[in-house]
Amino acid sequence: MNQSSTVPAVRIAGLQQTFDVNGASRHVLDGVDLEIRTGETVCVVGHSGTGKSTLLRCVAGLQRPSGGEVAVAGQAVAGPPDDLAVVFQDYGRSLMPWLRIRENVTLPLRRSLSRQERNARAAEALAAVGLDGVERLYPWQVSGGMQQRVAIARALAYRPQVLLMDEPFASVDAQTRADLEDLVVRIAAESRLTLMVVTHDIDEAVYLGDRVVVLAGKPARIAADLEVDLPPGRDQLTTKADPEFLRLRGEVMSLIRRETASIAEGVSA
Ligand SMILES: Nc1ncnc2c1ncn2[C@@H]1O[C@H](COP(=O)(O)OP(=O)(O)OP(=O)(O)O)[C@@H](O)[C@H]1O
Repeated sequence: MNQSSTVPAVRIAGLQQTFDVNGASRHVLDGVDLEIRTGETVCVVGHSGTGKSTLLRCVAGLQRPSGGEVAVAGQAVAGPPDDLAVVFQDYGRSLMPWLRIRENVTLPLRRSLSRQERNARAAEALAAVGLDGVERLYPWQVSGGMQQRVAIARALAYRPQVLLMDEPFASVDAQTRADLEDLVVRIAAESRLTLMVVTHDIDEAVYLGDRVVVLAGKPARIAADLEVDLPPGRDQLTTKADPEFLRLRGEVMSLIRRETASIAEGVSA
C-alpha cells in the first residue's frame, strides 16, 4: 500500500471553535474528530445552528479554528487548500451575472491555464453536469437548477481532490434537487473525488453518503458516525424504499429529534 492511500483526504482532530459575539464568547464546536478517506462521500447533518457550516468553513480554510487541527491530503490547512473546491447553497451569489457561463466556469483557472485549455475544461465539466451548449449564455438566462449545475461544473473544472458542498440543493425545487443528487452520486462514483456535504435533509444525507455524521450538542460534537451500507448504483425510488435506507433514516432522525428536545428543554428551563 503506498503512503498516499493511507493519508486521509480530510483529517479533523480536536477541532474547537469559539466566536466572540458582542464581547461574549460563544463556544460552537467542542473537540470534533473526523477522518474522510479518499473517494468517500461523508454527509454532515444536525440541528440548525449546530455548527455544520462552521466545520465546513474550517476545512475550506475560510475560517481559522480556535483550536485543533485540520489537514487536507496530509497538509495542514492554513488558508484555502489548492486541491479543494466549495459549492455553496446560493448559486445566485456565487455566479457572476456579467460573465457568460463559460467564463464563470473558467474563472478559477484564469491564472493557471491557457484560454484553449480553460475552454476545453469548461466544455468537459459542463458536459459532465448535462449542460452542453449553454457556454455563451449568461447565468440569468438559465433556470435556478441549471445555475447550480454551472456552480458544480465550475468546481469540477478545477479538478479538485476534495469537494465541499454546503446545502448545495436547498434553493431548488424537489425534482431538480433529486436530479442534482443523482448527478452528485454519478460524479462521485465515476471519480476518486472526496466529498463532504452539509445538508439539513436526512433523506439526502443517507442517499448521497457512504457515511452520515450527526453533529449535536451545545457546543457541538460528533454524536454519531454511521456507515451507509446500501448497494451501489443508487436510485431515487428503489434506494429510498430499501429497508436499510429506512432504518438509517429513522436512526438519524431520532438522534436529531433527541437533540431538538434537549434544546427545547434548555430554553424552557
Ligand atoms: N463568524 C461568526 N461570528 C459569530 N458567530 C458565528 C459566526 N459564524 C457562525 N456563528 C454562530 O455559530 C453557530 C453555528 O453556525 P453554523 O452556521 O455553523 O450552523 P449550521 O449548523 O450550519 O446552521 P444552519 O443549518 O442553520 O445553516 C450559530 O450560532 C452561528 O450564529
